[in-house]
Amino acid sequence: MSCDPVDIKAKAPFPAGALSNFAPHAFALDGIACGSMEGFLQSLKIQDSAEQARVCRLSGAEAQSRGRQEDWNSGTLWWQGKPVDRLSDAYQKLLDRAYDALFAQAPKFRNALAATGEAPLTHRMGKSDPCETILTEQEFCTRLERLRAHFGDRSSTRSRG
Ligand SMILES: Nc1nc(O)c(N)c(N[C@@H]2O[C@H](COP(=O)(O)O)[C@@H](O)[C@H]2O)n1
Repeated sequence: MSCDPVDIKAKAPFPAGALSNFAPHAFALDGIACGSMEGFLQSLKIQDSAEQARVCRLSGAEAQSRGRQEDWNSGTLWWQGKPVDRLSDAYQKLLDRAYDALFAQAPKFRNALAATGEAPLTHRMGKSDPCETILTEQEFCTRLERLRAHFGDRSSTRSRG
Protein backbone atom coordinates (compact mmCIF):
# COMPACT_ATOMS: atom_id res chain seq x y z
CA MET A 1 0.00 0.00 0.00
CA SER A 2 1.44 3.41 -0.89
CA CYS A 3 1.00 6.48 1.34
CA ASP A 4 0.68 10.14 0.48
CA PRO A 5 3.84 12.09 1.26
CA VAL A 6 3.94 14.11 4.49
CA ASP A 7 5.21 17.58 3.52
CA ILE A 8 6.89 19.12 6.54
CA LYS A 9 6.32 22.80 7.25
CA ALA A 10 5.70 24.84 10.38
CA LYS A 11 2.05 25.71 9.73
CA ALA A 12 0.95 22.21 8.73
CA PRO A 13 -1.28 20.15 11.05
CA PHE A 14 0.11 17.26 13.12
CA PRO A 15 2.33 15.40 12.45
CA ALA A 16 3.99 17.54 9.74
CA GLY A 17 3.98 20.74 11.79
CA ALA A 18 5.48 19.04 14.83
CA LEU A 19 8.33 17.74 12.66
CA SER A 20 9.21 21.20 11.37
CA ASN A 21 12.54 22.50 12.58
CA PHE A 22 10.56 25.52 13.79
CA ALA A 23 8.64 23.44 16.38
CA PRO A 24 9.64 24.17 20.00
CA HIS A 25 11.20 20.86 21.03
CA ALA A 26 13.84 21.29 23.76
CA PHE A 27 17.07 19.30 23.67
CA ALA A 28 20.72 19.82 24.55
CA LEU A 29 23.82 19.21 22.45
CA ASP A 30 27.31 19.28 23.95
CA GLY A 31 25.83 20.90 27.05
CA ILE A 32 24.14 23.72 25.09
CA ALA A 33 20.38 24.08 25.61
CA CYS A 34 18.38 24.33 22.39
CA GLY A 35 14.75 25.43 22.17
CA SER A 36 14.27 23.95 18.71
CA MET A 37 16.23 22.48 15.83
CA GLU A 38 15.87 25.80 14.00
CA GLY A 39 17.55 27.58 16.93
CA PHE A 40 20.48 25.16 16.78
CA LEU A 41 20.82 25.32 12.98
CA GLN A 42 20.62 29.09 12.69
CA SER A 43 23.10 29.48 15.58
CA LEU A 44 25.73 27.73 13.46
CA LYS A 45 26.04 30.91 11.39
CA ILE A 46 27.26 32.81 14.48
CA GLN A 47 30.94 32.78 15.52
CA ASP A 48 30.51 34.32 18.97
CA SER A 49 29.82 31.46 21.41
CA ALA A 50 27.69 33.47 23.86
CA GLU A 51 25.43 34.81 21.10
CA GLN A 52 25.33 31.35 19.54
CA ALA A 53 24.10 29.85 22.83
CA ARG A 54 21.41 32.55 23.05
CA VAL A 55 20.17 31.84 19.52
CA CYS A 56 20.13 28.08 20.21
CA ARG A 57 17.33 28.71 22.72
CA LEU A 58 15.07 30.34 20.11
CA SER A 59 12.46 28.62 17.99
CA GLY A 60 10.32 29.28 14.94
CA ALA A 61 10.59 32.28 12.65
CA GLU A 62 12.43 34.23 15.35
CA ALA A 63 15.34 31.77 15.15
CA GLN A 64 15.34 31.70 11.35
CA SER A 65 15.26 35.45 10.94
CA ARG A 66 18.10 35.91 13.47
CA GLY A 67 20.30 33.45 11.59
CA ARG A 68 19.46 34.99 8.24
CA GLN A 69 21.01 38.27 9.43
CA GLU A 70 24.43 36.58 9.28
CA ASP A 71 26.63 36.51 6.18
CA TRP A 72 28.06 33.00 5.77
CA ASN A 73 28.94 33.22 2.08
CA SER A 74 32.45 31.96 2.91
CA GLY A 75 30.89 28.56 3.67
CA THR A 76 32.27 28.58 7.21
CA LEU A 77 29.88 27.72 10.01
CA TRP A 78 30.67 27.61 13.74
CA TRP A 79 30.05 25.33 16.69
CA GLN A 80 31.38 26.24 20.12
CA GLY A 81 34.06 28.53 18.72
CA LYS A 82 35.36 26.08 16.14
CA PRO A 83 34.93 26.53 12.37
CA VAL A 84 33.04 23.84 10.45
CA ASP A 85 33.09 23.79 6.64
CA ARG A 86 29.52 23.63 5.32
CA LEU A 87 30.59 21.11 2.67
CA SER A 88 32.55 18.80 5.00
CA ASP A 89 31.88 15.38 6.51
CA ALA A 90 32.38 17.02 9.92
CA TYR A 91 29.32 19.17 9.23
CA GLN A 92 27.25 16.13 8.28
CA LYS A 93 28.33 14.43 11.52
CA LEU A 94 27.36 17.50 13.53
CA LEU A 95 23.90 17.43 11.92
CA ASP A 96 23.63 13.71 12.73
CA ARG A 97 24.48 14.34 16.38
CA ALA A 98 21.95 17.15 16.62
CA TYR A 99 19.11 15.08 15.17
CA ASP A 100 20.09 12.10 17.34
CA ALA A 101 19.91 14.37 20.41
CA LEU A 102 16.51 15.74 19.34
CA PHE A 103 15.16 12.22 18.82
CA ALA A 104 16.50 10.97 22.16
CA GLN A 105 15.33 13.97 24.22
CA ALA A 106 12.06 15.21 22.67
CA PRO A 107 9.13 12.80 23.13
CA LYS A 108 6.70 14.99 21.16
CA PHE A 109 9.08 14.94 18.20
CA ARG A 110 9.31 11.12 18.43
CA ASN A 111 5.52 10.81 18.61
CA ALA A 112 5.10 12.96 15.50
CA LEU A 113 7.71 10.95 13.62
CA ALA A 114 6.02 7.68 14.60
CA ALA A 115 2.67 9.08 13.42
CA THR A 116 3.99 9.40 9.85
CA GLY A 117 4.03 5.61 9.55
CA GLU A 118 5.83 4.72 6.37
CA ALA A 119 4.80 7.81 4.39
CA PRO A 120 7.51 9.48 2.31
CA LEU A 121 8.71 12.68 3.99
CA THR A 122 9.19 15.85 1.96
CA HIS A 123 10.08 19.46 2.74
CA ARG A 124 9.10 21.13 -0.48
CA MET A 125 9.89 24.65 0.71
CA GLY A 126 13.49 23.58 1.45
CA LYS A 127 16.37 24.41 -0.88
CA SER A 128 18.56 21.86 -2.66
CA ASP A 129 21.90 23.71 -2.95
CA PRO A 130 24.02 23.30 0.22
CA CYS A 131 25.75 26.59 -0.52
CA GLU A 132 22.42 28.41 -0.16
CA THR A 133 21.09 26.86 3.04
CA ILE A 134 22.35 25.27 6.23
CA LEU A 135 19.99 22.33 5.67
CA THR A 136 18.81 21.08 2.30
CA GLU A 137 15.57 19.19 1.84
CA GLN A 138 17.58 16.01 1.34
CA GLU A 139 19.74 16.51 4.46
CA PHE A 140 16.57 17.06 6.48
CA CYS A 141 14.33 14.28 5.18
CA THR A 142 16.99 11.56 5.04
CA ARG A 143 17.80 12.19 8.70
CA LEU A 144 14.15 11.97 9.74
CA GLU A 145 13.75 8.74 7.76
CA ARG A 146 16.90 7.29 9.38
CA LEU A 147 15.56 8.08 12.85
CA ARG A 148 12.10 6.75 11.98
CA ALA A 149 13.66 3.41 11.09
CA HIS A 150 14.45 2.96 14.82
CA PHE A 151 10.74 2.32 15.43
CA GLY A 152 10.83 -0.60 13.01
CA ASP A 153 14.01 -1.89 14.69
CA ARG A 154 12.21 -2.03 18.03
CA SER A 155 9.11 -3.83 16.72
CA SER A 156 11.18 -6.40 14.81
CA THR A 157 13.25 -7.06 17.96
CA ARG A 158 10.01 -7.63 19.92
CA SER A 159 8.56 -9.94 17.28
CA ARG A 160 11.71 -12.05 17.33
CA GLY A 161 11.03 -12.57 21.06
N1 LIG B 1 10.26 28.53 6.27
C1 LIG B 1 11.27 28.22 5.42
N2 LIG B 1 11.46 28.99 4.34
C2 LIG B 1 12.44 28.68 3.51
O1 LIG B 1 12.64 29.43 2.42
C3 LIG B 1 13.28 27.57 3.75
N3 LIG B 1 14.31 27.29 2.89
C4 LIG B 1 13.03 26.82 4.89
N4 LIG B 1 13.80 25.74 5.17
C5 LIG B 1 14.25 25.56 6.49
O2 LIG B 1 14.99 26.70 6.90
C6 LIG B 1 16.15 26.29 7.58
C7 LIG B 1 17.36 26.65 6.78
O3 LIG B 1 17.48 28.04 6.79
P1 LIG B 1 18.41 28.83 5.75
O4 LIG B 1 17.86 28.56 4.40
O5 LIG B 1 19.80 28.31 5.90
O6 LIG B 1 18.32 30.24 6.22
C8 LIG B 1 16.04 24.80 7.78
O7 LIG B 1 15.36 24.55 8.99
C9 LIG B 1 15.17 24.37 6.63
O8 LIG B 1 14.48 23.20 6.94
N5 LIG B 1 12.02 27.17 5.72
